[in-house]
Amino acid sequence: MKQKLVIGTRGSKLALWQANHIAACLREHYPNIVIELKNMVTTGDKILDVPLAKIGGKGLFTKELEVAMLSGEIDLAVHSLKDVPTQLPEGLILAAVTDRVDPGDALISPEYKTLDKLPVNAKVGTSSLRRKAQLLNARPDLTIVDLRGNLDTRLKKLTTENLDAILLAVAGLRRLGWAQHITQVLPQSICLPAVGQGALAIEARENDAETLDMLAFLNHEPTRQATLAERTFLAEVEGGCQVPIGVHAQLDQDGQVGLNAVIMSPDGKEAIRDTIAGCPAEAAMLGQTLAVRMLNNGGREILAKLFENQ
Ligand SMILES: NCc1[nH]cc(CCC(=O)O)c1CC(=O)O
Repeated sequence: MKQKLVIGTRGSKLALWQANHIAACLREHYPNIVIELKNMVTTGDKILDVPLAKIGGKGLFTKELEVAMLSGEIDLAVHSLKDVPTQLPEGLILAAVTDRVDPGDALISPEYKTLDKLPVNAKVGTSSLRRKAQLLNARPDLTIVDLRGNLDTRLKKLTTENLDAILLAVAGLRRLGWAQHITQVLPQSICLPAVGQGALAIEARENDAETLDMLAFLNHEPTRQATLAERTFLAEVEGGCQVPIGVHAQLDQDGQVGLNAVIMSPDGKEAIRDTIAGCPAEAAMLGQTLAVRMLNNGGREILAKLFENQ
């Protein structure tokens, strides 16, 4: 067993909360361990004024941490699973996927509270293509305004930019103790979450058996299986850019994995929805099968148009 582990993390409030949370779990599990946190800056932290979909590229929030891991500067990295590309660099693996508290998206609208009460043409802030498309699908009259930056910046912009509402992940708000700002958790019939939303991913070196062994207790197997289904779905659909897709997999009482997904055009006018269920051992196959079916049922045309317009 190692006496010391170095955790790499981004410097945002949410990233630090997540890294400190994992550090606390490790200290509790291994009372004599020394944990060091190393703050690092990723490309996604540097470019704050451009919508992520426009920056393009994958691993905007993970790459610098992965380089540090491969060079041995850090032993593990803590990420929001939704920021982790489906293909990891050679030599790195997900040592653990934690249980997720809440995968959903929250509306914050101090004045109007819920989506159906927002006035016609209300201004809603989000820079996620996925949230934008699903909002417009439910409410074509809304005006969607770009909203980048860390969680605290985005909350401030609600007031400073005169927005009627903003959308953020429930998990992030809860972690930072800001759940009281939530005025509605959007139902999944309106807004399906991003792949992996709400779970933490612990990444480590594939050949570092000692560290992998020490991190194993952090893994929540049902969540790993559910998010594996989501990530295989994404890998099959993805064509090199951010795509407006929502997907959520969950284990039901019979132990089956159920997967709900949507592929939308960015304006929310076209939507392909589908669902699949099966046994957890086939999680990857379920995600892939569902993706192929949705691509064949009109998803491919939606994506082709998306790439044409880039
Ligand atoms: N895009 C940044 C990001 N990455 C993870 C979360 C939320 C926490 C999570 O999904 O685990 C957020 C903020 C948000 O989307 O509102």
